[in-house]
Amino acid sequence: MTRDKWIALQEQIRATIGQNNYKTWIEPLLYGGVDSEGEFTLLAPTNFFGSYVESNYGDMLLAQISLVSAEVRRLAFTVGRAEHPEAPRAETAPVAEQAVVADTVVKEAPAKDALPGAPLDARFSFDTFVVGKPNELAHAAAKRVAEGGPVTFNPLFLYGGVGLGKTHLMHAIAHELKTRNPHLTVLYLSAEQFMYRFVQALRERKMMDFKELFRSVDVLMVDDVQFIAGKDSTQEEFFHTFNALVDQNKQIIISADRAPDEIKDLETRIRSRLQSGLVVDLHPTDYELRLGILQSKVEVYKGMHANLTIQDGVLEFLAHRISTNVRVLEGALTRLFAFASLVGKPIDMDLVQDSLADVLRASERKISIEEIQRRVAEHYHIRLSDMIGPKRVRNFARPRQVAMYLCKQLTSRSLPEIDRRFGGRDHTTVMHGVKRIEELRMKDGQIDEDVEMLRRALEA
Ligand SMILES: Nc1ncnc2c1ncn2[C@@H]1O[C@H](COP(=O)(O)OP(=O)(O)OP(=O)(O)O)[C@@H](O)[C@H]1O
Repeated sequence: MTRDKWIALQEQIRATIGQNNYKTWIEPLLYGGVDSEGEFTLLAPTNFFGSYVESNYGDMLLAQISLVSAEVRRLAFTVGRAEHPEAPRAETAPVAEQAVVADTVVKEAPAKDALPGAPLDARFSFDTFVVGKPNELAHAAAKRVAEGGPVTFNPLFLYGGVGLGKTHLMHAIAHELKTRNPHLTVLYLSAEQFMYRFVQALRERKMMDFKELFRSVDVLMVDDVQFIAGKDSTQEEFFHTFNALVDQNKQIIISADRAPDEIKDLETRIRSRLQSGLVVDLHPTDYELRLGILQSKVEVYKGMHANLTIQDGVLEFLAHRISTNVRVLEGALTRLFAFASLVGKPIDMDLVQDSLADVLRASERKISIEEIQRRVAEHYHIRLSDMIGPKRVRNFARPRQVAMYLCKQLTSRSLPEIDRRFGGRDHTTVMHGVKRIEELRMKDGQIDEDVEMLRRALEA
């Protein structure tokens, strides 16, 4: 892994994890060289920073790096900015947040900029957002807010799993609002950045500036708000900022990876504020949406690599196989185009297998029988032991059959093996259970819906 290769890889990493994460966590890393054992060292501004990147992006980084440099077997993160003095600890921030205070000081330049927002990604517009069934409501709500009329729902709370387009929609709203009214002050930042700014203001005793700044915006957008859960003083400050803006009828847009009532360690008063506007979720993508997204991205790539061709069936295969999140899907496409242009070949299934082996392997997630049993038991509010155990109570029979059916559908285990894992009464029990659910799915809408929901949850 040479320094040049590391630099060249950055674009791919950015495409994989998104501009925001890239700017915050990857860009500050410095190249530290590879030793004879294949350990590639990256220099991080602080220990906290290094271990954060390692645990959140370590696997992804190693996968990407080993693709371009086969000799790299391991990553190491060490602190690499010795010229920075040891940062003083904050006096007023609570203990739990102090580590971040100290670390942030080293990472960030003093805040001189007037609006401490994160940069907006120009590619994240409504034009480039592909609408499908799973995201049509969120898209409609975002569009409405972007029109900038009288504030009808405040806040708009968008939530959904990783990489499903929350940030994209927020940036799209910001672009559109700014286009319609260039004088509008739109502040977009992640909840993590909000906390950094807050503890920095505390440390530098600039709380008044901080408050003034956040209260003077026309539109505030806070991404990944689940980050402030459990961080008491940040929550407190967020609460006050929130109220002050709502009182002034200023629009707030929030995103999170789950619904407000599912965010643990969030104060009740904040939870209820977050629920007080419109809460909409981005559902996991379906095949059609994934295919639509791939097709629209291909159009963009074709503009850059006019001579590259894609064999029929490749996009369908990717849309079918990579169902985790859109970011992974995009990363796969970026890599395919990069490989194809390097080797000067068309994008066909051979190239897909060669260049995406790791992505395809990772998406082949194995679902275990235990996992299915646990989920189904939770869904029907029965104890796991009752589902597996010997009781032949009627209440447990249906959940047990549903679980057996899902084991048959989602794992490659044989019927006798599934039977054993359900207490091994009789090897025809599973067969009977599976058949029963198949029949019920045809005529009982509730069972059909339950099974489908469970299947989706397990495959997510
Ligand atoms: N419907 C869509 N149409 C086009 N691109 C999409 C769509 N949904 C997601 N993407 C793309 O997928 C990538 C990930 O999306 P985004 O960063 O908005 O996800 P997120 O929900 O904010 O994820 P995270 O929870 O990681 O913050 C982005 O490059 C985005 O452009």
